[in-house]
Amino acid sequence: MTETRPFVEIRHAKKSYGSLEVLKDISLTVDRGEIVAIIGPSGSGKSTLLRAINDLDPLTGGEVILDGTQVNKALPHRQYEKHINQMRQQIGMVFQHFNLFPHLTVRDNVVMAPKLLKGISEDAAQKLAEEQLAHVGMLERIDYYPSQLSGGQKQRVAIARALAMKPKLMLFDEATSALDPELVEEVNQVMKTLAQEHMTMIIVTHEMEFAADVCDRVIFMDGGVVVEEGPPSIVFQNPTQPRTRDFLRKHLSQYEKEK
Ligand SMILES: Nc1ncnc2c1ncn2[C@@H]1O[C@H](COP(=O)(O)OP(=O)(O)OP(=O)(O)O)[C@@H](O)[C@H]1O
Repeated sequence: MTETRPFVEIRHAKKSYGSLEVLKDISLTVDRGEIVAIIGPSGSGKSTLLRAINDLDPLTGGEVILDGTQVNKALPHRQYEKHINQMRQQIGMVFQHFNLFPHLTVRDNVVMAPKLLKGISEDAAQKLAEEQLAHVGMLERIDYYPSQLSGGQKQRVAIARALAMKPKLMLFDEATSALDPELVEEVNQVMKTLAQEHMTMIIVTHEMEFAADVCDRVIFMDGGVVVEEGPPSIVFQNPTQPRTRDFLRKHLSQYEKEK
């Protein structure tokens, strides 16, 4: 059967903090297996939009739909908790600052969510953790604590932890921007592998080279709206919005220097 429905749909997303309108009626879709980069100047609302997808930052208006189910449903508290837990199990999220539990080993960081949230057996959870840590090249550090790892290694563990839940969708919020430059590539490499495996991914990034190289589509945000959207080649074109143009000049000239 041909699938016509978009895999991820954001319909008329609006978000305000008091009088500050951070998202101003954003609608966009992401297909299954598509890799979309969201880029744009600081404060344009990228993280807010990403965090709205799993309802971590609830919208003040609009809908987020994943694979036909509305994520941000208005439900009585207990029903909402059950619903959102189920939805979040399908949406892996990787943050800038890893958010690993410092008192748990790498193994326990990865094992915990599948065991607690999915109720899978200890043996199955251990096997899953080992598989996912192997996937990100971290199996040999399985019994280390986060404090014994580099930033890049911590981020790879955070990705393995998200993958252990077998998500349908992965969200990356500037996953490499807290890393020393020499550690960025090892994390980008893991994301490239996921892209080759057709994991659906929405990636907020300032890295133009990565966006152009790995993503199927880039979305420019500015001032809470989508200002440009298209294939990765658009990062090399001249956007009409002055702020987006400045942003690109800054980041592309950096890219040119590094080449
Ligand atoms: N909890 C909050 N309360 C009030 N204002 C907020 C809150 N979170 C975000 N904002 C504001 O919303 C706007 C958008 O923030 P957001 O983090 O989404 O931008 P961004 O595009 O991801 O920026 P950056 O690239 O710097 O991370 C900013 O002006 C920010 O100050």
